[in-house]
Amino acid sequence: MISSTRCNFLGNSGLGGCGNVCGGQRRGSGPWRVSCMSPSNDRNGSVVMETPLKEIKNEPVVEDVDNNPISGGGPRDVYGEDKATEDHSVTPWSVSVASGYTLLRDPHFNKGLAFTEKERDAHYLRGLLPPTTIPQETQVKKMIQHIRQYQVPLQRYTAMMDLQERNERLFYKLLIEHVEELLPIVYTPTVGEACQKYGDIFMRPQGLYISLNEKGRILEVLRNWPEKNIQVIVVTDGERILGLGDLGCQGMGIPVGKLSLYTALGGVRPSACLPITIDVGTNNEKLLNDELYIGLKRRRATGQEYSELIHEFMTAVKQTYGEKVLIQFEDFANHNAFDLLEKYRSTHLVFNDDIQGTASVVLAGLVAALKLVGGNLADHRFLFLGAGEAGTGIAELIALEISKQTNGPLEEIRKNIWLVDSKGLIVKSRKESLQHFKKPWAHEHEPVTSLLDAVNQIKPTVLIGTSGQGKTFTKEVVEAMASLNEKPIILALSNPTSQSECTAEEAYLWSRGSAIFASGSPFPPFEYKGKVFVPGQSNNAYIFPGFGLGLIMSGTIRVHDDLLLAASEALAEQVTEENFEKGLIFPPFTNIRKISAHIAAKVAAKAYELGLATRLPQPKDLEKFAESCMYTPAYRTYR
Ligand SMILES: NC(=O)C1=CN([C@@H]2O[C@H](COP(=O)(O)OP(=O)(O)OC[C@H]3O[C@@H](n4cnc5c(N)ncnc54)[C@H](OP(=O)(O)O)[C@@H]3O)[C@@H](O)[C@H]2O)C=CC1
Ligand SMILES: CC(=O)C(=O)O
Ligand SMILES: [Mg+2]
Repeated sequence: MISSTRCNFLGNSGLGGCGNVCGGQRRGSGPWRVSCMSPSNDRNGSVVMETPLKEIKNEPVVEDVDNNPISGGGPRDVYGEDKATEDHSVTPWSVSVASGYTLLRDPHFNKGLAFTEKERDAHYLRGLLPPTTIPQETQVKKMIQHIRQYQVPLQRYTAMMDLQERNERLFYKLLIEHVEELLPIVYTPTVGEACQKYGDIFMRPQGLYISLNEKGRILEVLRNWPEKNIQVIVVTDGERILGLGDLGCQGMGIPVGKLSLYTALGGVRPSACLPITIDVGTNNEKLLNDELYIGLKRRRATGQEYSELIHEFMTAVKQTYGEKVLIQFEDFANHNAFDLLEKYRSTHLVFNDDIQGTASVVLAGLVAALKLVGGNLADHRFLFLGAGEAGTGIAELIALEISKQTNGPLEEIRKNIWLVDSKGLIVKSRKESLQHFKKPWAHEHEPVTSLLDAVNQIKPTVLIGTSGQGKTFTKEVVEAMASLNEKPIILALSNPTSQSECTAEEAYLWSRGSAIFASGSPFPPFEYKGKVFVPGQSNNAYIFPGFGLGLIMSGTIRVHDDLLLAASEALAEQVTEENFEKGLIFPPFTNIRKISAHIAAKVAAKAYELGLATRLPQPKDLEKFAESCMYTPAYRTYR
């Protein structure tokens, strides 16, 4: 029998909720969900309302381990997927107990054949599953074999997405336990291809789409998202998806993928993550002419039309989820990315992964590389191919770090950092006006048009590719780097693999094994003259999950450059002697959750020091605290 109750609510404070059910104190015995499903939708479930309503605390991290320090302990929480709801006066939120068929179809609670005999009885599952019961560990073994049977990466990707939509905890357990193998599937490079074909491969939508059609109604759209206690949003407008250009609405694969990493690598619980694509049109002719294109078929909005939509979005997010929700900008084109960051960094908790996350990871790699090449950062000369978000973001953080180390003026330090864009070396005498983010890098030098000439004239010790253009570190360029340096540092950061400035094989071969190499997308080890070279992956995936966790768990309200430096230092510290011996300047991803906890702790500590953290009192051992906050995908027992 199904019954439904419309909740009253306690005011639009952002803290309202369904008492025991939504807070960390949930009691009961079923897979509780706060939902707005109509009773008729809930075929096999009963819908219950817990009274009296009481205001719950909108804790910075509501994670799902028992006795979690943030949720303040309390009775054993059956599912741990706490839901803080808001404004119940608008939506008829009710609390339901999923069971039977509904339970099997709910990816958050489904356990497939791992449902025990008891659970099958208690939750009306008997007969809906074959009789055998298998533990989650066996399911993981079975699933990895299933994934491996596909030879084509995109097929593996769709199999993973399919799993995520069927059984979320199994998806995360699989991803965490096989992170090195599966990262290239759910993330770069395969996610790039998935975005290119997004419309074709998806049967069910993921994430939230906000288009120009929703102008004036974004608050309403946000309320349609089923989860209420959101802690991280990754948002794109799809204009610069990896190095693949404007993919419009199909960029959704990126926020979805990044947030999977927030959970798998950083331990932020999945229900706290919200992927969003803002569709303002696309200038991609191929997509505009594709009758199956899933986005708005119009050219991109610009100027006021664009900024008004974004502003409405930013305002609505704060209104819906409060001041402490982290908004990560991802893969916006640089003509918007820098301005958005500048505009909202003082009013919102915003972070641009391409500018700031990339800078933090690369700085970590460079600091680690000093152990192999010697000297201080200030002793090195840097040359970038690509002067956009990633290039200038990294350049600026390097300069900032050197300035902190040497007490030197930024303007002087910048003179050792050179950037090449599509027109050549950025120099003062260039006639065309420079975009504002390039201006600090326009040094006195005669014009140079080719990268090879730039290498020969600037004589860098470090060459960094952030151009989005594959094959641009040619044999001559790598050879020139090797002739100038005993151990040239060469980072080919552009994604996906097709856009990498060179491959690992090319870097090692052309430098005769002298290069210290890392790339944005992964490359396999390469054997040269009997020695195996293991290329590192220099990707912001090392930083953003732990960085975000650090912000969330400390209730930090603004991102400060010093937090990026703290994250960088924390990552560099994790590179071991054993890694260095293999020529690695990044630790392997196998330990990433420990690394993320370390990064989170360092970021939080810095946030407390700067007075940006609002969670008080400050936990004594931040690293332990970070670990204790992390989502673990083991199944819960349903009583
Ligand atoms: N490994 C990682 O973690 C990350 C990797 N990336 C990758 O970096 C790449 C660039 O991203 P992003 O900086 O955001 O992009 P932007 O569009 O902001 O910048 C690209 C830059 O490359 C320059 N460029 C383009 N073509 C050439 C060329 N043939 N020769 C020299 N310069 C060229 C552009 O020049 P101009 O200004 O003249 O147009 C521009 O300065 C992408 O492939 C992205 O996937 C990004 C973030 C993180
Ligand atoms: C890694 C990443 O953020 C990018 O390539 O855009
Ligand atoms: Mg990106």
